[in-house]
Amino acid sequence: MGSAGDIPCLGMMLPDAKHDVVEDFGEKLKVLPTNDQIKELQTILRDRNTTRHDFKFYADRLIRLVVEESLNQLPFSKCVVTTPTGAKYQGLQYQKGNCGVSIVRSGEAMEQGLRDCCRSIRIGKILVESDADTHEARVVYARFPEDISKRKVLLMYPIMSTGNTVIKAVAVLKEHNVAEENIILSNLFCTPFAAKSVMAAYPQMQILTSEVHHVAPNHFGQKYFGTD
Ligand SMILES: O=P(O)(O)OC[C@H]1O[C@H](OP(=O)(O)OP(=O)(O)O)[C@H](O)[C@@H]1O
Repeated sequence: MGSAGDIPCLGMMLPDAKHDVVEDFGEKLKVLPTNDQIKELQTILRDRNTTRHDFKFYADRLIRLVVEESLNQLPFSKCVVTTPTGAKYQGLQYQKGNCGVSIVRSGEAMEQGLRDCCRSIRIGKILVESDADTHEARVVYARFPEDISKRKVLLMYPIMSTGNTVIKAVAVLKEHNVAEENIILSNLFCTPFAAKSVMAAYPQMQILTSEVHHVAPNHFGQKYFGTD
């Protein structure tokens, strides 16, 4: 947990506080219910003074929370189990037929969080490169489970700034016959612009994020992996 030393960082964000108002984007965009613990994780990840060591640790904590809630968007079916005393318990079981897809590079940071919950889940990858000047995205690499069109897909990418990277990645999934409504986008930080763009492009896709805010922490990949 953080210390009182974090408080000045929050103060630095106050001039932008009027932008913190969360718009209602409808039922296709779910924001993780916020609490002090989640806000602290977001604060640490946005703080320029956070060390790389701490950044990875706290990012992994926030990733786990988002992944857990994303899994909650996948289908479950009713089941009955017998307890050690012989009693019957009406429960739920996770349905098979899902897979993860991470968008390289930052999306790979979310793979371990998914594996911690679903040990042997198949995970595909897409590499989308953005042009530094035009921000136009192009696909460099894509590998998926061969029956991906029959699966629900948990698409993982932590930052949506313009939304272009995610829009391009979803286009590739659709080219592989994945239905838009079978995609759950698992994200940490999303700008209102990206939310609108992605939802306009793919109105049937479910999006889960921890925060919608006009400032995108674009340092995420660089700081998490320690590379330029
Ligand atoms: O929504 P978009 O405008 O497409 O942007 C998504 C992210 O991609 C870029 O980072 P980078 O190129 O470093 O991505 P990476 O960390 O995945 O390599 C950008 O700085 C954002 O953090």
